[in-house]
Amino acid sequence: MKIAVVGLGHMGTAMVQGLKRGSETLLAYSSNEKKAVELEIPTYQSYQDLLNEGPDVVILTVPAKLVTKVLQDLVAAGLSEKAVVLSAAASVSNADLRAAAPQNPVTTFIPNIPVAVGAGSIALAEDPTITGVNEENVHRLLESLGDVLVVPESQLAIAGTIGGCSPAFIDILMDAMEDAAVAKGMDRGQAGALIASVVKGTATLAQQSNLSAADLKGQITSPGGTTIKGVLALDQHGFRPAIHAAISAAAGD
Ligand SMILES: NC(=O)C1=CN([C@@H]2O[C@H](COP(=O)(O)OP(=O)(O)OC[C@H]3O[C@@H](n4cnc5c(N)ncnc54)[C@H](O)[C@@H]3O)[C@@H](O)[C@H]2O)C=CC1
Ligand SMILES: O=C(O)[C@@H]1CCC=N1
Repeated sequence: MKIAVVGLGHMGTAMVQGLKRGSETLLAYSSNEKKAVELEIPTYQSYQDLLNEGPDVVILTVPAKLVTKVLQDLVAAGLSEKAVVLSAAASVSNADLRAAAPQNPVTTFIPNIPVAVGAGSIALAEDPTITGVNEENVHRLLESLGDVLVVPESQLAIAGTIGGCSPAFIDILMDAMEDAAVAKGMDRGQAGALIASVVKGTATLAQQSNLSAADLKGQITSPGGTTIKGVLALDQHGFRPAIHAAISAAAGD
């Protein structure tokens, strides 16, 4: 398949990096020559030139407020009716996409930055215009980038917040842990490597066990031990309400 990525910012770049790990043909639209050189894929500076290459799939990773305008412009520039359009924007509905490209199969999904290394978490609210071979291709494409969770569109905001935004929350946790380790005399590089290993190991265990997060926490908090003291300190400092507030705010409450 030929896949065109429109919008080579953080998310578009991560999508290209992830997709480059597979065998699809990649193209991009960008006015940023430097970015095109860095990513080593053919990059076009006009929609017509991009569309002349006949992409089978167009992935929109432009700012959310520009998605419908960019899609309308692509249609005006000759987007084939066969091309499947995927929008990564956090707040653009399937109805918005259908209105902008009424003849195309379209769907909204929310990826996250770890797609760059094939370890993404992708929420897909599949539009009914995606059927048959297109549906198979969309699933294969997204599954090559990580775990795909199909959700009703009514749950895309919360699934997209957990998947798309929370890597930043986890980065903040890791950064804070690193500072605390450095304050205790640890080398920052060593602390960072250890923390990344801990997060990866904790996540892998959660994925591979049948236990809830609460039960996994229970395995670590030895009676009268050190971990429970840390857990109570987290509670005293409002860690859980802070997480609840962050997710509610990012989900648009
Ligand atoms: N950054 C993330 O972790 C995630 C981002 N998204 C979605 O991805 C989209 C992009 O977000 P970011 O990459 O974070 O923003 P960004 O600001 O890093 O990238 C946006 C890119 O679009 C380009 N652009 C602007 N107007 C354009 C146009 N008319 N045609 C083509 N390209 C144009 C900009 O030059 C920029 O490179 C948003 O819709 C966002 O909701 C979704 C999930 C996660
Ligand atoms: O911050 C944002 O709006 C985007 C959507 C999910 C992650 N980043």
